[in-house]
Amino acid sequence: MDILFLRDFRLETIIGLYEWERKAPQPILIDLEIGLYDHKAGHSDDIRDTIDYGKVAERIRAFAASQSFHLVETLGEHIADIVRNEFGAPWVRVTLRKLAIMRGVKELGIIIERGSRL
Ligand SMILES: Nc1nc2c(c(=O)[nH]1)N=C([C@H](O)[C@@H](O)CO)CN2
Repeated sequence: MDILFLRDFRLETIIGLYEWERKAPQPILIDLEIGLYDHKAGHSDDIRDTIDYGKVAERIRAFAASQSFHLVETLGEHIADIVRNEFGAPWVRVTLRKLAIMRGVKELGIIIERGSRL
């Protein structure tokens, strides 16, 4: 299976359990891996035969800016749903990282994998 990826995709969203976290958006880093059904675009050179990662990034950025969640699990699940349901990916892995939010921890977050690898 071919996999499109975005690394260190930075967005801003309100996320967290605590009052101090919910006052303003905080930066989140996302690594997104998007499985493709086939490799047609590699032969056709046509964007209509694949998933446009620019459109995926735009959609996720807009979604995150318009929502607020308590848990990284919930944001990750929604992102996986968007990639699979709106862009038709058979498989997705979302790695979501909060930065310097806990003393002594550089990054923390979640890795969510949904769907099947072909
Ligand atoms: N499993 C989780 N545990 C925690 C989360 C989370 O999203 N999922 N979030 C927090 C706080 O918001 C944290 O980011 C700040 O200390 C704590 N535990």
